[in-house]
Amino acid sequence: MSGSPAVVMRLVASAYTVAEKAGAIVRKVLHSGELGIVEKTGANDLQTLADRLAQQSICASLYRRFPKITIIGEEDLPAEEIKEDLIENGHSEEILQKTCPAEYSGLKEEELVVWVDPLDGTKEYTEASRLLHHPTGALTPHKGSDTSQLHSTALWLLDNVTVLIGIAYEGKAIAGVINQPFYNYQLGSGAELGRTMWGMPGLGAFGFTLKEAPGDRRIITTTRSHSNKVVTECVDAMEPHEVIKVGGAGNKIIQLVEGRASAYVFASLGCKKWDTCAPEAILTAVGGKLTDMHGNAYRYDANVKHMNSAGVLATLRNHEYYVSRVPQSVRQALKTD
Ligand SMILES: Nc1ncnc2c1ncn2[C@@H]1O[C@H](COP(=O)(O)O)[C@@H](OP(=O)(O)O)[C@H]1O
Ligand SMILES: [Mg+2]
Ligand SMILES: [Mg+2]
Ligand SMILES: [Mg+2]
Repeated sequence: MSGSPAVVMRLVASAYTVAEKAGAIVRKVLHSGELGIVEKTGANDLQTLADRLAQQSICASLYRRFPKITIIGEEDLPAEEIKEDLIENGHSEEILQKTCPAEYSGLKEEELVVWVDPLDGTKEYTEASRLLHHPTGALTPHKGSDTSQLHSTALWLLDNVTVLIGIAYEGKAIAGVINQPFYNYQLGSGAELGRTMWGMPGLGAFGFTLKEAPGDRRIITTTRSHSNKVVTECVDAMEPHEVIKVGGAGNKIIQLVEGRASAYVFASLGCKKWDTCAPEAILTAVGGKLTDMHGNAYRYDANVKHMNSAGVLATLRNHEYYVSRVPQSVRQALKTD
């Protein structure tokens, strides 16, 4: 490679390190026990101090380096001076060494739209915190006790949490970074937590080992905390061998690319563009697909509606099969934009 790296590669390289910093913020707020929970549209739509600080950190850090990009974040926050210790100036040298796919090498800052979900799986994050900071002391469990069970549940819930930074060009998700702040929780208290995955269609996906779910089983992953009758009906219509209910859109895509699930099925509105942009880029980079329940692609232009009104259907393989199983009643309830 000659000359300076492509703008989009520099942006992905920065987003990688910025997502790591956001992941560290998410861990720190959890340990403080002071979550500062705010209800947005209702009890299942929450915002915590971690969502706020992580978004401020991501947006301010990226804007400082790339002043002309458009960033759209999940949280509505007042414009205010960001504390310097929230700024991340680093980048991943490894990403800068990669060759940018030719079609993206000439993209300009002002053509890029960045979709930020500072904390995906907020519901699970708050539930985990409640368990960990429970008066019976689940933070310091004794083996075999009830608190040990609470502790395990809390850690499992935390594994649902991710930080999502997606990059779009001409309405398409062209790069994505996912940080999973509590990854490796199974290794115990001394372990270093967290990992970062990233991907770009045309270049590949990194930070995890791609695995396909068993071809002879339909394992469906769906929402844990935002279900309703239509969501359940649609999952049942897939005739699943197994259903895995977990939190977070990012986490459900991780289930797909690591071979634990064959399809992510969410026949409801609720997910937004910041939930799907980064996951879609990584999934597409390994040959998968993310669409609405009709099999139509979502667009990520700066001016699109934030809500993914026609649901989310994502697979690594056999997308058409799952589209074909969506019941007529669901198709009617969820219209493509
Ligand atoms: N009915 C709803 N209301 C608000 N947010 C919803 C929702 N259904 C899904 N979402 C959002 O979509 C993401 C994935 O949902 P789920 O975990 O239920 O699969 C979560 O993102 P956040 O945690 O970033 O808000 C969640 O809040
Ligand atoms: Mg939210
Ligand atoms: Mg989200
Ligand atoms: Mg969020």
